[in-house]
Amino acid sequence: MTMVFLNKEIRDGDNPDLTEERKTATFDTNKMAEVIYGSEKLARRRREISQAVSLIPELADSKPLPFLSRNEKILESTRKVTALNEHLPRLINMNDEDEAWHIHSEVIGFEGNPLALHHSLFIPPLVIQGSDEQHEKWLGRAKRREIIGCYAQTELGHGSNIRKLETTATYSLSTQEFILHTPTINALKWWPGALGKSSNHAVVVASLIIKEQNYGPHLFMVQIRDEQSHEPLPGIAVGDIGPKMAFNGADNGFLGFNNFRIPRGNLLNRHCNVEVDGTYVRPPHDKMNYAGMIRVRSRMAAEQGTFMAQALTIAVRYSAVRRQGFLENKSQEVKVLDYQTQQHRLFPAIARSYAFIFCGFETIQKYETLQNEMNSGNVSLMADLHALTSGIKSVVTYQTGEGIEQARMACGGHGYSMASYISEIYGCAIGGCTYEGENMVMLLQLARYLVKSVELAMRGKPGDLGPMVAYLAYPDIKVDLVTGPEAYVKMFQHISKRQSIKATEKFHRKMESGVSRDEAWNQCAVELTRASRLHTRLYIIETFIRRVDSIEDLSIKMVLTDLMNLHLNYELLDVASYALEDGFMSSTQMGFIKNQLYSSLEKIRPNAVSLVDSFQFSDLQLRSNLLNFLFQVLGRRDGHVYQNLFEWAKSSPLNQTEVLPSVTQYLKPMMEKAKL
Ligand SMILES: CCCCCCCC/C=C\CCCCCC(=O)SCCNC(=O)CCNC(=O)[C@H](O)C(C)(C)COP(=O)(O)OP(=O)(O)OC[C@H]1O[C@@H](n2cnc3c(N)ncnc32)[C@H](O)[C@@H]1OP(=O)(O)O
Ligand SMILES: Cc1cc2nc3c(=O)[nH]c(=O)nc-3n(C[C@H](O)[C@H](O)[C@H](O)COP(=O)(O)OP(=O)(O)OC[C@H]3O[C@@H](n4cnc5c(N)ncnc54)[C@H](O)[C@@H]3O)c2cc1C
Repeated sequence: MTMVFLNKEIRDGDNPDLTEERKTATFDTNKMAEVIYGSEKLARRRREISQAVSLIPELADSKPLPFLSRNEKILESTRKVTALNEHLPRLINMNDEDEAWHIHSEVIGFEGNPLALHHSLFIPPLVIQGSDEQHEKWLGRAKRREIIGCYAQTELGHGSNIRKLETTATYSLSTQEFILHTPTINALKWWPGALGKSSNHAVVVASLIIKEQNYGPHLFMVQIRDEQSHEPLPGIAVGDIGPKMAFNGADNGFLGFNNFRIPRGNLLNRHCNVEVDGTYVRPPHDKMNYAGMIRVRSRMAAEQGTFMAQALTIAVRYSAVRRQGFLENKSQEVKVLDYQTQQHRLFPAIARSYAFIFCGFETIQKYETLQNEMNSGNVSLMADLHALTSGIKSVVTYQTGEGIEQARMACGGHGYSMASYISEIYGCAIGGCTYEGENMVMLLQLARYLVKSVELAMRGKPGDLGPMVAYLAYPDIKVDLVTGPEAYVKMFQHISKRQSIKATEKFHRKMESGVSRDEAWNQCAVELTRASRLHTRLYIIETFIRRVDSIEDLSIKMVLTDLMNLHLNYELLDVASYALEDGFMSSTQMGFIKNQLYSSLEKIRPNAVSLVDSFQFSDLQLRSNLLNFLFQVLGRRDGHVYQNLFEWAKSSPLNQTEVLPSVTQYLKPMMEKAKL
C-alpha cells in the first residue's frame, strides 16, 4: 500500500529508517520538484515520463552495465537508444530538449550512447551556423535520423587552442570545392563522441584557406561514411580511440582526411561565406564560429547540478539506512547521517546542486536571448555570455567532481563498489572539467573580461561596466553579516573585487617592469584564475538568492532558506582568508559564519532525505532497481540495500562458476609446484 503524506509516498515495505525520514520532513516533495524543474507541469511531466518508461520492458537494461565488455556496452546502449526512438513521439514532446534529456538519462544512464552527440552537438551547430538552404538539405534528414552525425573539432595535437587546428579546408577556385586535409598525425581529429564507429556525417572544424591565406577555424558539413555500406568514404580514415574513464557505451573517435573534396556549399554559411571567386564574407562577430560552444557551456550548470544530485540521492538515502556506532543511546547504533561530519560532507553539496540547477536555468535563458539576438544580427551579448559561461562551466564541473567524490566516500566501502553507481556518475561528470574547454583555459577567458572591466573602473568609467561586473566599482563599506543574505553578497563582492584588482595590478606591474604582455599574463595566471572563480561563485550565490526570493510557498521557502544559508556560510568560510587578509572580515565574524554553518546542518538534517527525494530520480535513473532485475543498489528508493547488494554480488559473472580458469591454469599449478 502507498500512503501519500505531503506527497512523500510512504510505501509499505520500505526500509523503516527511510520512512521515518520521509515522515519528519516539513515540506511537500512534489512542490519542491516544481521549484527545481521550473513549474508544476515540468515536474509532473518528468514523473509521467519516468512512469511510462518503467512500463516498457525493452527500455530496461538487459544486463547489469558494469558487468559488460566495451563492445557489449555499445551494443546495449545502441539497442536501448534505437528502441527508445521508436517510443519517443508517444512519450515526450519532441520539441522539448529537457524532456529528451530526461528520458535519455532514464534509459541510457551515464554510459553514453552513439546518438547522444547527434542531438546535442551535431544538430545544434547546423541550426546555428547553417543557412536556410543548408537546413533544407540536412536538418530534416538529421532530425529524422536518416543520417547520424557528430562534432569533430579537437585534434590529437590541439584542443584548447582552436586557432592552431591543423586540419585544413583549402578552397579550390577551379572546382569550387573545399579540399579537406590532415597534414600530420597531430592533425587527426581525436575525441569526438560517436565519431569512431557510428556517425556517417560530421560537422568538421577546419582552418579555412583561400589563396594561401588562413581565415581560421570554420565549420563544414562532411559525409564520412557511405550511407549504404557504412564503410568510410575513400580519402577518410576513421576509428574508435579506445576505452575511457567513462562514456564507454559511446565511441569517441579519430578522423583523418587525405585531400578529401566537399562542395563549396558545405561550408556552414549562415554568418560567413566563400563566394565562387574565393571572396571571403566575414561574420558579424570574429568568434561567430565559436557560438555553438557558448550554447553547450550554458547548459552545463544545470546538467552538472543534476549529476551531483544523483550521487547525493544515493549517498543521503544510504546514510539514512546505514547504522554504525553510537551517540547518546547505547542500545541502538545511529544512522550515519546523524554524524556532523557526514552532514558536513553531504549537505553543502546538496546546496550546491540546487544552486547549480537554479543558476543553470538562468544561463540557459540568457543563451536563448543571445540566440534570438544573433538571429536578428545583434552579436553584442556574445562577449558577456562567453565570459560568464566560461567561468560557470569551470566552477560547477570542479565543484561537482568534489561533491560526487564526497558522496562516494560518505558511502564507505560500498561507495567504492560499482553497485553504488557513483563511480560511473563521477567519470561522466568530471569529463566536464575537460570537454567544452579545459577549465583553466576557460577561467583565463573570464579573467580577460575581468581585467578589462577593472581597467575601465580604474580609468574612472564605472558607467561602462556591465551589470555583471558593476560591483568592481563599488566602494568598500563594512558589513554586518547578521543582517542577512545581502550582507553576504556584499562581503563576497568585496573579496571578488579585491582579487580582480590585485591580479590586474600585478599584471600591470609585470608589464611595466618590461615583461611582455603574454609572459606577464602567464606569471599572473594563478591569481587571475582565482579572481575568475570568486567572480563566478559570487554570481552563483546571487542566482540562488534570487530564486529563493521568488518563491511563494512558505514551507518550501523556509527549507530553501535553510539550504541557501548553508550555502552562503559554506562558500564564505571557504574564501574567508581573502577577507581576513585585509581586515574586511573580523575573527568574530569568522566565528559567526562557522556557528551559522553548524546550525544550518542541524536545521537541514530532518529534511535531508526529502531534499534529495525532491529531485525525483527514479530507481531506473539511479541504476538502483530495474523491473525484476537487480543492478546497482545503493540509492534504492525503498532503502533495502543489504539483500540487494548480496543479489548483485551473486549476479557477478565470476560467480557463475565455482572454479575459475585463473585457478586451474595458474594458481593450482603454482600451489602444486610449491608442494614439491
Ligand atoms: C544523465 C545523462 C547522462 C549523459 C551525460 C552526457 C553529458 C554530455 C557528455 C558529453 C558531451 C561532451 C561534449 C564535448 C564536446 C567538446 O568538447 S567540443 C570541443 C570543445 N572545445 C573547446 O571548448 C575548445 C576551447 N577553446 C576555445 O574555445 C578557444 O580556443 C578559446 C576561447 C580558449 C581561445 O580562442 P581564440 O580564438 O584563441 O581567442 P583569444 O585570442 O583567446 O580571445 C580573443 C577574443 O575572443 C573572445 N572570445 C573567445 N571565444 C569567444 C566566444 N565563444 N564568444 C565571444 N567571444 C569570444 C575572447 O573573449 C577575446 O576577447 P577580448 O580580446 O575582448 O578579450
Ligand atoms: C569525454 C570527452 C568528450 C569529448 N567530446 C568531444 C567532441 O565531441 N568533439 C570534440 O571536438 N572534442 C571533444 N572532446 C575534446 C575536448 O574538447 C578537449 O579535450 C578539450 O577542449 C581540452 O583540450 P585538450 O585536450 O587539447 O587539452 P590541453 O589544452 O592539451 O590541456 C592540457 C593541460 O594544458 C593546460 N593548458 C592548455 N592551454 C593552456 C593555456 N592557454 N593556458 C594555461 N593552461 C593551458 C590545460 O589547463 C591542461 O592542464 C572531448 C573530450 C572529452 C574528455
